[in-house]
Amino acid sequence: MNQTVYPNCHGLRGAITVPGDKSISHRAVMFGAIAEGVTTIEGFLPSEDCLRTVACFRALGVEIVEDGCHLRVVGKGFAGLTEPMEVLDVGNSGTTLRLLLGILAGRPFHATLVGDASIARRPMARVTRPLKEMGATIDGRKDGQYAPLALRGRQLTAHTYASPVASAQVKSALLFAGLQAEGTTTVSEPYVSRDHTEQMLNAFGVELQRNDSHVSISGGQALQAQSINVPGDISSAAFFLVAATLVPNSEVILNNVGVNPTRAGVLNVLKEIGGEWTLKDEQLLGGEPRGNIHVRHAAQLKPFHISGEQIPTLIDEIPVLAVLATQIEGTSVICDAAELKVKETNRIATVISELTKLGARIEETEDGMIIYGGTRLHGGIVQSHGDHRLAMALAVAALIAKEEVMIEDSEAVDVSYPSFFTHLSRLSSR
Ligand SMILES: O=C(O)C1=C[C@@H](OP(=O)(O)O)[C@@H](O)[C@H](O)C1
Ligand SMILES: C=C(OP(=O)(O)O)C(=O)O
Repeated sequence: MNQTVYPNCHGLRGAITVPGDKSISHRAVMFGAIAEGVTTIEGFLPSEDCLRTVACFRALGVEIVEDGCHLRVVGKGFAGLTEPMEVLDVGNSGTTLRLLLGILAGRPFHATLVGDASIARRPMARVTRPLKEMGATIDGRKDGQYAPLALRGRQLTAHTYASPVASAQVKSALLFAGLQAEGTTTVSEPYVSRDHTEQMLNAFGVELQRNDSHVSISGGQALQAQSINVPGDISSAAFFLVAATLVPNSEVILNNVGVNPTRAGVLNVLKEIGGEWTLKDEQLLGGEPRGNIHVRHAAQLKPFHISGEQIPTLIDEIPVLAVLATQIEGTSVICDAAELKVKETNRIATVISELTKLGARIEETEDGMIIYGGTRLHGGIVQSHGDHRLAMALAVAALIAKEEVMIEDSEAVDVSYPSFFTHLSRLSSR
């Protein structure tokens, strides 16, 4: 499917509630499945990725009643999971695959995990290697580094693992495995990645120790079913935060957006460069802060330089931050972001190739990009490459371009934000 997005010259205006947080929605289903009792989930994100997680857990014998954004998961503990009769297909979802590996590593049965062409290119050794060291048997393409993967779980032994990458997916997989292991498992990472798993472990009654970028968990703890209220996804809100900041005369309210500090780096960047947003009606539920973000057009923006510990807090927002940088006078720099190369696409390469088609001036570096700003973008035909974040970033670029932009394979947005184009046209209508 192709979607044409027209330049917006009158401003984005109105209020929307962005859909539920993708990271928290996946975890809510997983935690519900391994807890004892009935977990209810409000604000679940019914997007392609999260529905893959639901389908995988149903294939593992878990009863899940789904009614749009409201879910009921009947958990019977880790022991309630049963050997799947079918292949577990995670589609496009890296979170589903990596976290499932951690859960299944300790189960005494066989499972085969597959995904789409993008998943088959994403590195899995970062999870499979430490899980094998804990006792699981995992094999797959290229010596077990890539999906499809075949796994046989075992009684695991605890591990102390220093992850070379700051990745919530690696950390979460090892915490799920650690919960099933004998002894205490510790995971550390170079910088703190999103901590939704740690927050949810606390909410489900599990004790863990956290110290800077180290997390330790003792095996054998049981989880008690909970009621989970999923906040809106800051990664989805980011497209409208940037769009409203850039398009003159914009004033937008984004209701109930999750603002967990390990995740909301985009808000800090916007504040530092002169963006105009405020957070109202802040609330803390299940360890996850959320609030209504009021954002409006900002005329004077300064270029930015993002690196190091900031990167994990805004990793999925970099495509839209690159669009933002094309409009700021001066040079913006993104570094220490080599992880972008192993997302749904190589997001350094695809962001540069597609924005260049609209006239942007961006230079690729080893671990990021240098964006020469102050460019008036022009119209054109661009490709999502099947990457949801890229499709939505390109739609934001179209709003500030001189002519219309046609986005090819725009249905990629269904992975995380199926109502994206509906929300865009609602905010764009006068
Ligand atoms: O744990 C999660 O829910 C996620 C972690 C991040 O990936 P990494 O763990 O690979 O950094 C992020 O890019 C992804 O969209 C979701
Ligand atoms: C990288 C992403 O997700 P995942 O790793 O779950 O595919 C994303 O949503 O941008």
